[in-house]
Amino acid sequence: MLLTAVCIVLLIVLILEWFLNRRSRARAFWKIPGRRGTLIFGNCLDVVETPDVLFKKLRKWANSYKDLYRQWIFPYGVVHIYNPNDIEVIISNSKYNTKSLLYDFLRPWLRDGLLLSKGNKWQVRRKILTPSFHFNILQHFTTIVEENSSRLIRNLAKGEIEQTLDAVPLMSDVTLNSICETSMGTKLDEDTSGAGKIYKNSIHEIGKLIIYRIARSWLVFDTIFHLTKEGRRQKQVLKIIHEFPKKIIEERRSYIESHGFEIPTSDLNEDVVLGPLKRKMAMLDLLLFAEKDGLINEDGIQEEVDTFMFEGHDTTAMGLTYALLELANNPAIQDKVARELNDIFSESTRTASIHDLGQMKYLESCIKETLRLYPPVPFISRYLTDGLILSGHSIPPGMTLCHIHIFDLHRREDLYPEPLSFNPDRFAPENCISRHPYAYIPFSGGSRNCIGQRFAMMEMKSVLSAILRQFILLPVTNRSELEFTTDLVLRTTHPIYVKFVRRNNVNLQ
Ligand code: HEM
Repeated sequence: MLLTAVCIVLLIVLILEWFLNRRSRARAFWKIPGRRGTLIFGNCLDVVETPDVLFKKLRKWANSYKDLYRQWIFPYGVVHIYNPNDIEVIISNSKYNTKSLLYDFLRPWLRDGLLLSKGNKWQVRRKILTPSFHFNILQHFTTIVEENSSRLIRNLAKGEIEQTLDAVPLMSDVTLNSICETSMGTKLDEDTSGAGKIYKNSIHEIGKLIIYRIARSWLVFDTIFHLTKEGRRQKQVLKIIHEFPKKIIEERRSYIESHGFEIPTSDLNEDVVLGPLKRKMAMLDLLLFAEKDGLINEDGIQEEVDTFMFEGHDTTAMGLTYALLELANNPAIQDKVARELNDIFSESTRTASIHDLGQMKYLESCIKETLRLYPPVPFISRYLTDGLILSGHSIPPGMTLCHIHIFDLHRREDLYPEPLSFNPDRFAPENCISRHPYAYIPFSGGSRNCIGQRFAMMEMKSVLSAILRQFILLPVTNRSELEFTTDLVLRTTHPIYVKFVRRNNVNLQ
């Protein structure tokens, strides 16, 4: 009897404690600036919009609240941040490494690949994969990327002297080829490039389905989502998306088996990687060899390949597209890049070496400025487990997601005067010295930064320099016409067209 009474009292105390604690947390949460929401569901309906309207709304909210704002999207509190000090607090601290709930919507596709995994699994995988992005290995990959850039130029040269082209499919063809060949050791030929096209279209479609789901919080439950038209479509699209990388793995596996090479996996450093296989050693090979050591299994390999195929091509393709757009719209800047290339290559038609790419300082500034104005990954998100202070506001612990808006950070007037103007000189070394270290984060930062960033920069330099050595870019789509849309990468609602005009001195081999 006494025991029951004690238990009941204890239970009441616990409930009270939970309630008061929750109430005080809720109070702290509502003190953060933000829009009023409806009872219980909060701001859920604010985000039920088409992806283009949602994109505009997010920008409007970021402009209305100086440093941060909150939303209550049942059952989560969400803090939106775009101030470099707050961003530093989150991404420089491994305590806040956990990717938020939003990434769970990517899970049916990327499963527990590097982007989504956490803890020990993430650490082991990152360690296996890091050597394939070492500078020495990138040197070898440069040759492959340059071959792809040359192939693009040859294809462009088959067309008219002046051609207006849709930049996104053009650039994503190049980047998908490059990631397949460098990271997967597989060249897309006549047979496989059709499958590549279907794969790319499916990625666009799944991005839309994921955003549709994110904007409707009731679809967070798998059972409900799978009952919808979109849920059923997602299942079909996933089948297609998984098929293409699966084929690539099978091909590489049989290639390795038929060539019978072995490498010691106990010490996977870059010398080993470049040892027996030279430049043919790809990221996928590291995974296949790690499989033999029991560090990863077949499913693990597929999830990493899915992750790299997506992260490694779509992001870079969008970066390249916006760079073409800006160079076409800024003839003086384009001329300056052309002069820099002329200084490096003179009349020579040789492909660029890694050393040449290193000399393209002004082109590099143009790419950096492109990634500032158009960060291909416009936002990332974390789960805040502990309470903390952001921009002077107390963020209560638990149930809080933190959306980090790279797009809004990069367009802050206090960090970048005249933020909308395309000015590569912002990235001249002397102009970067006093910049906040977290004012520019196209590749995120901290331990969960982009593993492929050096590869991406190398590839963008290779493709753009190959184009600008042979073609003059003229504007067709004006940057003022761009209408962005919410997606997994920064896309626009309409195609981005650029005109390619052959230079007079062109001498294509
Ligand atoms: C311009 C091109 C690129 C941009 C802007 C970009 C941006 C980013 C960003 C912002 C993240 C952090 C994501 C997050 O915290 O949620 C990230 C992670 C990642 N990126 Fe990239 N990326 C690019 C190219 C690449 C390439 C070429 C590869 C592969 C070859 C790649 C592979 C990855 C992977 C695997 C991760 C997850 C890393 C981890 O969590 O350990 N990315 N990228």
